[in-house]
Amino acid sequence: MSELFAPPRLRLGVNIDHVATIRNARGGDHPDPVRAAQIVAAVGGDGITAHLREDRRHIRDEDLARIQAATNLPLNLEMAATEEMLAIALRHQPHACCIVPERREERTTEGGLDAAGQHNRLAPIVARLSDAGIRVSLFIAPEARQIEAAMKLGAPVVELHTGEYAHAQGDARAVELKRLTDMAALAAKNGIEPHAGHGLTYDNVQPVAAIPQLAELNIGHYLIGEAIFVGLESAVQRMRTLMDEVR
Ligand SMILES: CC(=O)[C@@H](O)[C@H](O)COP(=O)(O)O
Ligand SMILES: NCC(=O)COP(=O)(O)O
Repeated sequence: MSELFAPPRLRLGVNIDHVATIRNARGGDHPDPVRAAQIVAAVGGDGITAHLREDRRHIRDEDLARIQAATNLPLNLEMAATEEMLAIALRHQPHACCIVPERREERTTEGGLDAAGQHNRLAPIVARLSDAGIRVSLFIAPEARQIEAAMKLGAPVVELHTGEYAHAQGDARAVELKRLTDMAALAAKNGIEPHAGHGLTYDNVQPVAAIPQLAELNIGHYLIGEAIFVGLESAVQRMRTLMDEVR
């Protein structure tokens, strides 16, 4: 890599959805995702990511304002491309919105947003969010056609779906890592800030974190799982250390 290229600081956004999953398991208010956000802020996390799903299986509408009020960290609201979610985003004015595909029956986000195939549906939503001063990100598979679609939509950010990479083994993982590497470079070359996320863990994060054009990783499920054993502060600190080791 040229000595003239200084990689951007790699931010860590912590997705606190699954604190709310545990909370909702008993229908009460503990553990509170707001407390998780405060711990993330106190330990040096760079942002909070929360996915307000149509079925509210974890994060709920009333969590959003509470999370925003609880820390000065930027909130990255993940949302489906629907009028309902657009209205909620415009009401709450998060720092960023990441538009993700969503199917009620899915266990977790399965694929990337088909920005290429849904241009006409996405364009007004991207425009309305952008006009409101909200940073728009598209959660896409690492594919050139999706990067090109993001450019056409005027999205300033893409978040590359790392799920295929995370689930791949052996040679297949190397193939997926190259896709992520190539697409991060393509996005950056075209003025789009590349992020990455989904399924990242202590064991698989470093090759992704080493991709020089990436500006942000969003990591949730694994960190909340680790937090059960070591505490959220330690889990976030460990992930931060692993990311810094390769930058
Ligand atoms: C978009 C993404 O990969 C994650 O934010 C994921 O959606 C977390 O939420 P779930 O675990 O409910 O899918
Ligand atoms: N967009 C990815 C995210 O926010 C967290 O995904 P995961 O780490 O919960 O799989």
